[in-house]
This record gives sequence, structure tokens and C-alpha cells, in this order.
Amino acid sequence: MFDVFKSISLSHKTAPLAVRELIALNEDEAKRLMLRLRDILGLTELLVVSTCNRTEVYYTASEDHNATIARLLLIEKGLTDTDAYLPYFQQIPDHTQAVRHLFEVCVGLHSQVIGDMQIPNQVKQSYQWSADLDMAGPFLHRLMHTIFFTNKRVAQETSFRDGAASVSYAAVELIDELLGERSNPNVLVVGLGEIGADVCRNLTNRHVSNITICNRTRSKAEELAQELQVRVADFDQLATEIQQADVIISAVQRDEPLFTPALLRDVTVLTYKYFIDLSVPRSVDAAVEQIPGVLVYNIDHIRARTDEALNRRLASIPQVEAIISQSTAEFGDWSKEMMVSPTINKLKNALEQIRKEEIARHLKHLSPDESERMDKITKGIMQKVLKLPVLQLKAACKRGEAETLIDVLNDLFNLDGQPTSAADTASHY
Ligand SMILES: NC(=O)c1ccc[n+]([C@@H]2O[C@H](COP(=O)([O-])OP(=O)(O)OC[C@H]3O[C@@H](n4cnc5c(N)ncnc54)[C@H](OP(=O)(O)O)[C@@H]3O)[C@@H](O)[C@H]2O)c1
Repeated sequence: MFDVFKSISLSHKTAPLAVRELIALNEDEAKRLMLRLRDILGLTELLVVSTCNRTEVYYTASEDHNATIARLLLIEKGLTDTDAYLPYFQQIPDHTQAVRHLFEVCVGLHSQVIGDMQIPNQVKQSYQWSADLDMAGPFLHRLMHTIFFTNKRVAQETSFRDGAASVSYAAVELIDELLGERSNPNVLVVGLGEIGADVCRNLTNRHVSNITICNRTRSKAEELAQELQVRVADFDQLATEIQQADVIISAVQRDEPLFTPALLRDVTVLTYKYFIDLSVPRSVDAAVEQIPGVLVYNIDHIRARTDEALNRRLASIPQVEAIISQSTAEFGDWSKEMMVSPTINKLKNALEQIRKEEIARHLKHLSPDESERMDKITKGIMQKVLKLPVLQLKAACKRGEAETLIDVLNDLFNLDGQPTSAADTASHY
């Protein structure tokens, strides 16, 4: 019988930014946690999703390890007072709910800006971590591929992905609001990973003309500058660039703040200077806000901005949910079939054993041609004999009545001693 899917989730719905940034995992930390969970709890199928909005662990196990996993995660982040942080985690021990939760997260139903287009890629990256560590088994593979297919359906069949209501778009809208009256504002974008580059594209789409971009790795900035025709600044000239800018958007991924009072020591603020900090953990030190004239907006300020695209997305939610329901039902049928797969393999092995023994008994009286024909004929008979019980088993699975049938087959064919593995699986019948 296959293990059951479960998960823990800490997200913008359950925890403030200050807690989320303490718990966010980078790739190394996520992989270290996964190995620890494997060693301590014996988990073999694991998915760790960590974005600025959520840190989640999904796993298959017959036992509920949710609280232990949350504690180990906290300890991995150096937070030893685990009781204090445990209430921020939503624990989902129910298989169906955990599967549904992952579908909804991946599609973007739970994103801060609903329908966010970044999340499918972030989950794909998490899936890659599982694959790297050999922790994506048949269940997770099938689940992830069903989810990616569902995502495609949502994009093609609904308006849920139309328009640009992403975090980066919301940030650009905020700039519009802040600088509405100012002509030709200078906008500096620091950090040109996925989100920073997306912000730049949205800015140029909105015809903001004075854009300067800056990245630790300059070549990345130059590549983007060529695409968008914007100016590139040196990363070690950051203080000078901040001096020139009206708005600084930061999307750097680092553990310590990049924008500190020390960096801004020589910057004079004549009029308002706005920092829009998209990073988690925050890249703008809270003390920067104490500088007169400086205003800092962080990711929690980037709220869903109600524009036409967003409204269209909201209106299409029932359609998205219906697609997810269809996909989870199909996946549920597959999961249930997986339950009977070992019995089918055992039955097949038992019959195959009888077939081979009988052929072996008659082999010496047969020519090579005859023995080949005999092999073909008996294989054909075996497949026909197996077909009906396999179909009945699968049908019983869908009705949730497979266990009685499994017991009957075990007794009738004495399957307990048979190996469960076989070259062929249930799906071949
Ligand atoms: N992706 C999203 O949907 C999303 C949404 C909201 C907020 N965020 C937050 O935005 C930040 C960036 O996310 P992302 O997805 O764009 O990440 P990403 O694609 O991995 O890019 C990371 C960026 O941070 C820079 N960086 C890394 N370490 C640095 C360091 N020590 N000093 C200076 N720069 C450094 C990288 O520069 P190099 O090119 O030199 O490596 C790169 O520009 C994260 O804090 C994330 O939590 C992301």
C-alpha cells in the first residue's frame, strides 16, 4: 500500500514577513533539511518549496510527522524556541487536502498577487532539488507532472494568467502611484534575478524612461540592458547611484541587508526617496527608514492591486477550481490504482511461475519452433486470464472497495510469498 501525502505550510496567510524571512530556505538549506528528514524520519519522497511568500514541506509517509518536520525546519534555521514558531505552520495531515493544497499553490490560487506567474517555476525548481537528491519517487513524479499539465490547462482555458498581476507588476503600479506627479523620475533596479528582470520589463512596458540597472554580476545587467535599452551602473558605485535615484527597487537575494545606513552615509535626500524592497529576507535595513525623506515599502506593502487583469483573474477562479477538481480526481484514481499494483504484480508472478514450470516440463518433447509457439500461446492465455481480475481490481479501487478483493486474491492464489516487483505493472493490462 502506498504512503500518504502530507504537508506543513507557513505562508503570508499564516505568518508576517518578519517570521517568513526567518524561515525562508535557500537551496543549500532546503537540501540539508531534506537529507536530515530522510536520515531521521526515513522519508524518501520529499518536496520543499521556499519562496518569499511560503515555506512548505510535502512528503509521503504513513505516519503524521508534521510537527517534527516543522521543529527540524526551525532548528535548521537556528530557531531553537520551536514552540514559539510552531503556531505559524498550517499542518495538513490529510492526503486529499495536501494534494489539493499543492495544486492550488502551484497554480497561483494562494499567491499574494493571485495567479502569480513565478510560482510554477519556483515549484519546478523545488522538484529539481528532490530529483537531485533522489527523493522524487513515482508518486511525486506523477503528481508534479499532473500539476504541470493542470497549469497549462489553466493558462489555455481560463483568464487566470491573463494580464500581469504579478509581484513585479504590483511594484510598478506602486511606483506609478508614488511618483504620479513627478516627470521623468530616475528609477534604479538593483538585483536582476528573475523578479528584478521582470520588474525592468514591466517598467519599460509602462514607458518609464530613466531606468538604471545594477547587478552584482555585471554581465547579467549588460545582457538585459541590451534587450531593454537601459543604462547599466557598477555594483560598487551603488551609493552614487542611490543619490541620483528617486526610486530604488531592490530584488537581491542575500541573507544580510544590502542597503544599510552605512551605505547611505553620504547620500543627501533633498526630496522623497522611495525604496521598494522585494527581497525576502529584506534587503533594506529597517534603520534606513529613519533617514529623513526616505520611505521604504516592503513585500507586504505590495498588495494585490485591483486592476482589470486582477479582476479577470478573480472572476475565473471558479473555472480554475473546477479544472483542479478534475485533475485531483484523476490523480486520485491513479493513486488508488497504485495501491493494487503490488497485488497485480504478485498475481502475475504467480501465474507466470506456473506457466514457466509447465512449459519446462514439456520442453524436451518440443522442437524449437513448437516451443516458441507454445510460449506465445500460453502468454496470450495468461494475459486473457489476468485481464478481468485486473479490471475488477481497478474498478473496486475507484469504489474504495479494493481491500476485500485484495484479500480474496491473496487467499485464492497464495500470493503472500510472491515478490511484488515485476517488469510489467498494472497499467499494462
Ligand atoms: N521570484 C519571485 O516571485 C519573488 C517575488 C517576490 C519577492 N522575491 C524576492 O526577491 C528576491 C530575488 O528573487 P529572485 O527570484 O529574483 O532571485 P534570483 O533569480 O535567484 O536572483 C537573485 C538576485 O540576487 C543577487 N544576489 C545574490 N546574492 C547577492 C549578494 N550577496 N549581493 C548582491 N546581490 C546578490 C543575484 O545577483 P547575481 O546575478 O550576481 O547572482 C541576483 O540578481 C528574493 O529575496 C526573493 O525572495 C521573489
